[in-house]
Amino acid sequence: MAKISPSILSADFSNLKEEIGKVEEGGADFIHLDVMDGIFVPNITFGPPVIKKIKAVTEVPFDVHLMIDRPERYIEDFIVAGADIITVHAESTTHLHRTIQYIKSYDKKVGVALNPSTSLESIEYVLEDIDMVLIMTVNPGFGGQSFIPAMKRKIQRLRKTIDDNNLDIKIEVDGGVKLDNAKEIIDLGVDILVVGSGIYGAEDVVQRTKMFKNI
Ligand SMILES: O=C(CO)[C@H](O)[C@H](O)COP(=O)(O)O
Ligand SMILES: [Fe+2]
Repeated sequence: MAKISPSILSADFSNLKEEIGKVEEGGADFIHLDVMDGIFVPNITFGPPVIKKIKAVTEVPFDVHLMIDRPERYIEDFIVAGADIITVHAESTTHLHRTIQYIKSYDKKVGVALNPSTSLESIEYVLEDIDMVLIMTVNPGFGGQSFIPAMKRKIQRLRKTIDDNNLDIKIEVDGGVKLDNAKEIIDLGVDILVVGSGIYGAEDVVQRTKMFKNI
């Protein structure tokens, strides 16, 4: 069964404690935190101080998606704030291998994210070092966009590479995941679904989280 990582990007930022409580009640496996710096992506969200505050209101592990330029500058801050999994973009750091080892030196799980146009070959030589690959299925920066169909091929190819080489890597998919395409995406071999507007856009967020869990 796929795990669910609700993204608070589409939650009510004035009421994060209650918003996180709803997905926790619905059975969320992770809380997905979209950190944007206005440089790597054309939007700005929040950073370590906010993460530190909300860490205190939930037991659910934090899945931190860094959409920031040169993330190695802030890794320690995000770990101190409460990140359990840290995902950096392959496009955002010149020395990806070094950044991965740096995150691992803190004994944290590490993921690498790929923009839609970035090929899987760019992470070929770090696959044995990472815990997760995050396939962006929209261009990063905003919630509520549509799933890019060509990403299905990318997910399938990654699934095959992981299975053929007996790698211990989870596949996370992020962007445009809705109730009506979730099953098709899971069937491609995805382990973790990030869902933002598909959960927080619902009238009943608890119920909607449960519906995703039951797919
Ligand atoms: O990383 C992201 C955007 O850059 C978000 O996690 C993602 O877009 C989730 O939102 P939605 O489910 O509404 O597409
Ligand atoms: Fe994300």
